[in-house]
Amino acid sequence: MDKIIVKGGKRLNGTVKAEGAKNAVLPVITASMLASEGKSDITDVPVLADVYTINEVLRNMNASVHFENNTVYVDASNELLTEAPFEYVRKMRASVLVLGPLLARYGHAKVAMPGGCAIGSRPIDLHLKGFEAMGARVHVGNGYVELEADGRLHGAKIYLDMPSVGATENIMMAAALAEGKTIIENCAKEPEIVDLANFLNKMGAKVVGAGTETIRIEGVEKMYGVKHTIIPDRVEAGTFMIAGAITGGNILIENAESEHLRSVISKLEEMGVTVTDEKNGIRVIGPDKLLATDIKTLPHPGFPTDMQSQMMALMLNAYGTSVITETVFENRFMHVEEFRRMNAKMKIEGRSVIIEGPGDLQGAEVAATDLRAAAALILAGLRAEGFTRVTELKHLDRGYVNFAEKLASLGADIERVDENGDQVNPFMQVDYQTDQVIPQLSQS
Ligand SMILES: CC(=O)N[C@H]1[C@@H](OP(=O)(O)OP(=O)(O)OC[C@H]2O[C@@H](n3ccc(=O)[nH]c3=O)[C@H](O)[C@@H]2O)O[C@H](CO)[C@@H](O)[C@@H]1O
Ligand SMILES: C=C(OP(=O)(O)O)C(=O)O
Repeated sequence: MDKIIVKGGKRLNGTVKAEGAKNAVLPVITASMLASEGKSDITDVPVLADVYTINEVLRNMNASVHFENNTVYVDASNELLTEAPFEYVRKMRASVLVLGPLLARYGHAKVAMPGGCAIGSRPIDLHLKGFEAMGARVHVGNGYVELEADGRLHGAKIYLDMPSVGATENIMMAAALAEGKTIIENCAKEPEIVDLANFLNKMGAKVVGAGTETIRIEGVEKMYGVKHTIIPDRVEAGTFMIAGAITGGNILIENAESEHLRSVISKLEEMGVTVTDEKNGIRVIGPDKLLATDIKTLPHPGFPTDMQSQMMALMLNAYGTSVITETVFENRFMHVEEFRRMNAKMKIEGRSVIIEGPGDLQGAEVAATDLRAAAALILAGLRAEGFTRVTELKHLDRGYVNFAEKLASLGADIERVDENGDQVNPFMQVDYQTDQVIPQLSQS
């Protein structure tokens, strides 16, 4: 198993480019299955384990998928199969996003019921509530959820009890081919929802209101393959912003979109970090002395839960008491124990973590508990005394492209090694499905 070894103490300087957003590309790839005619070319696709997984899901359903030079080519004009087995849903919960497109196109979809994961229980009741309102019958049994509809789905008015990203996406995709008008109220407003709506509209759908709390969709009879460029990854960009801040460095994150990062930027500024919008990205200059602050994770435009653990790494180095309250997922504090191995002083009280800073962080062997925790532990290692060794990198590879290599290019003392201690080729990526090293630029 690979390990990232980081030695703390270097100030990071230079330029790094944000990749396309993982959380935008996954729904866009599943949405490409709505096209019964033509091919979709999806560009600026990051080379991530999750992208390999979703591509495999589509291939198993009989779609033709090719991934090369950061572009995914999908031809879903064949008759598709309508089932996604447990093997994929277990690796990546976003596999449930095939439900909406398959149900809309074929009146049938069967997917393994996703379980909980390291960050919480993560039910899909709101997705199912939406499909039922549109005329689907839902059967749950033997570990699967199966949806059936007689003929086309029909439009419906759906109120989401909470603004779930996945439920909004799944319902939006199903409604795109339904008969009549669907209104989704209290829907998610994340930039990835807007990207999906833009893709659907290019494909022939009629979606308005994405990015607000009500989305209206007028169903169409047919959709077509199109070209689409994925938006920049705001979470990857935010993670590099913290890398700059935590090391007292000066980093330009090219391609980063400040409109998508308002809440993160505002908190960084409160902590004494200088953040400037430049023509081609966001510049971050870390202060000599970071100041404590409080955050509460919320649906967009609130502070994103996917930045919570990275922010925790930063707060561990700030002067004063900081409080993080996690309201989106009920169990997203698994990384606290790992930070404690690094001598972090913090305690969990209900849904909050209280951090006394600045700690005297020491390098240690730590295990990533989820994707963002992996990045956060590496960030903490950039500032800790001595060597930090981070294991369980399968989580990191789900969402960060060449993370160690990018940090090294900014001046970090960091390397990724395999179980023999040999450095892993920076231009290769490990396929976490097979644990094989795979070439970055081709997959058929
Ligand atoms: C692939 C992807 O885009 N993943 C993102 C997506 O996950 P995902 O789409 O799974 O997250 P949701 O917005 O759906 O979940 C938010 C909250 O709603 C709850 N809930 C959700 C659906 C449902 O049917 N019932 C229910 O109770 C969840 O348990 C959670 O507590 O949004 C999350 C919240 O911004 C991010 O952390 C994830 O990175
Ligand atoms: C929680 C995340 O992703 P997922 O929903 O795919 O688990 C994430 O990107 O931080």
